[in-house]
Amino acid sequence: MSGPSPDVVLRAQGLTKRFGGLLAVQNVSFTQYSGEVLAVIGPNGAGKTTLLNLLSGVYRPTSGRLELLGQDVTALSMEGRCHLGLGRAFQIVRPFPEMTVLENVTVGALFGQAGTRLPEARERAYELLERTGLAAHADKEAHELTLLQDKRLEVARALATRPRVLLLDEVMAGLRPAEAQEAVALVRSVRDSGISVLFIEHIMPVVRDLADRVVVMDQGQVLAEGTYREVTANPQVVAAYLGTETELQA
Ligand SMILES: Nc1ncnc2c1ncn2[C@@H]1O[C@H](COP(=O)(O)OP(=O)(O)OP(=O)(O)O)[C@@H](O)[C@H]1O
Repeated sequence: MSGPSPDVVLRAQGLTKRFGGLLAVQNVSFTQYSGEVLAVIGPNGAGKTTLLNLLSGVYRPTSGRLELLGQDVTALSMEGRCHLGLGRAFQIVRPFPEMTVLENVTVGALFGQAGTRLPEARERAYELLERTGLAAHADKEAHELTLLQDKRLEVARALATRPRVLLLDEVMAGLRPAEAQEAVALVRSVRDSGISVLFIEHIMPVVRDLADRVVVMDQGQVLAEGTYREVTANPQVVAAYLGTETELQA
């Protein structure tokens, strides 16, 4: 018997989620290795968000199994997965608008690790604001931030929980190209700090620039997997995107 490889951070085996008669995610298997940036792409309705919800524990799968850092977490709650090292931007959906930026990230630091004291959480939160370029806005209320700053805050809050794997759900959506480049640099710096990143993204240049490997979903299933070049040259992938507004060859 061989044990789980320490280099695997996430292993999905046959994950399936049924909503009534609809198989939103069907028999999805993939492996993410430590330090890897993995993109999940696919046309609208392919099942990407449902998959992310299965990974983070918002949904239990109808069938299948999920391992996080070598442990079977299929039946584990969102909080349990968070404490094991899974972070998700947008997990708390939106920042608390009336709290300051610093307070929002402090909540993340308190939430991520049981027993964290407030001064320690606040110190960690401030470090993360520096790292995400938000230190100058620490005392602003969250609703005063621009969209890009808001995305940075989402990432800072997720990082505050000390994840080893970070899930990002279309964090570039709505950003102007120059802002998206800044967000790409932020994700790279997260990766460089040793955190494995799994992200859903529609903007293909971002996928090309960030992803080590790409999983393509269509109609709930994995259609292809490989490097950006490999999957965008795959005729099945091209066919799945035909008639959609996404420009595949970025
Ligand atoms: N809670 C739900 N109840 C019923 N059906 C759902 C639910 N969530 C998603 N679906 C359906 O499951 C399918 C996959 O949806 P999902 O949102 O996961 O796709 P997606 O790839 O994230 O799409 P998009 O790129 O448009 O966000 C769709 O047909 C959707 O209508």
